[in-house]
Amino acid sequence: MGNDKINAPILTVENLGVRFSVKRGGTFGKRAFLYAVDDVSFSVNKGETLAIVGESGSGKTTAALAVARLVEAYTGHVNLDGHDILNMDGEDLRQARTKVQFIFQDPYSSLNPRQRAEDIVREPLDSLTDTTLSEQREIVDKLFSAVGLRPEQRRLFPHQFSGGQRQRIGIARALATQPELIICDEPVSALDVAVQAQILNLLRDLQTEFGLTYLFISHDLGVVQHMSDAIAVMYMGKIVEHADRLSLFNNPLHPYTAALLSAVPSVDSKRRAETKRILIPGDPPDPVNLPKGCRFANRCPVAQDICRQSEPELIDRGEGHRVACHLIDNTKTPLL
Ligand SMILES: Nc1ncnc2c1ncn2[C@@H]1O[C@H](COP(=O)(O)OP(=O)(O)OP(=O)(O)O)[C@@H](O)[C@H]1O
Repeated sequence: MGNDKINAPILTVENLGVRFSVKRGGTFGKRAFLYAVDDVSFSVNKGETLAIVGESGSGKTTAALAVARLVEAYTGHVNLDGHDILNMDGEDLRQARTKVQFIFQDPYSSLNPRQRAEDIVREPLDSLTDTTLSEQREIVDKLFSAVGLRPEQRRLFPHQFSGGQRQRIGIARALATQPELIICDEPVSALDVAVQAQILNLLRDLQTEFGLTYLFISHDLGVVQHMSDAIAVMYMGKIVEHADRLSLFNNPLHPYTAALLSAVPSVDSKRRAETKRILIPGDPPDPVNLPKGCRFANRCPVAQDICRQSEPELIDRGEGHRVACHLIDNTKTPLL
């Protein structure tokens, strides 16, 4: 959404897989793998926002952490600004990591309560760059102004700010080292609705001003509807649908996406009256003991035998609209 969109991917993720070894059934239980991220591929263009959406446990955060090598992937490729992230180590990896910064859900727990706001924002400059103290102070001044904090607030501690202001500190800290990619992990979920809108607007304005690239994680399609260029919907470790924002909102193909979207309140009253809430029955399957077919089949209102027998691949149905569903064809006719 930024001014300097050049449609070149800054991040390319191919066939990413992350699994955790977990113990089943009490102290003497056997160990088994939980496939938190399974064969996930996407790219993010410079200056744009890719939103990853899905309910709790779908693997959004784990995928993002793997991109920054904060959890280890067991398979796949991650290319960030020309760097083969999964095959780097030592100083090279440390340098490459400086190109990714995070904005977290809860600004209170992600900010050190004993540090003054100016030191929180300055910290990444100190640890990751060769700037002098006076250069760092100058950058901090500019960042405070860019995120809408007043100069006299620099010496305050996190508890002296409101939730929205604390998130502004988190945003300033993420911007400090001019990262290539900013991962926003549920950045407004802990905030009041009115404050959410302010922070989303700020993130969009900063993107336009500085040409930032965001990977934006949210459980709520409503939050990303004004915030994303493209959207990937995840369910149980897999991307089930991936398209540009308008295609996804105007023509959701996967039944899971359609259900998520039906829960988003529309500002358009005609559309609100027309949209029927699609409820998803049942619970997701056990992530350690996945069914052999489509992972959504046991909850899907239109599932057929084939859905329970074989896992659908994520297929491009035209113009980059990818969907993993046996029942969708190239006519792109929605099922719900
Ligand atoms: N360190 C870990 N050890 C074992 N299992 C894990 C670990 N981290 C995540 N998981 C599991 O991996 C799956 C994906 O979790 P993840 O946190 O990535 O999902 P999410 O979509 O980001 O959800 P949330 O919004 O709740 O964080 C879940 O089943 C979770 O329990």
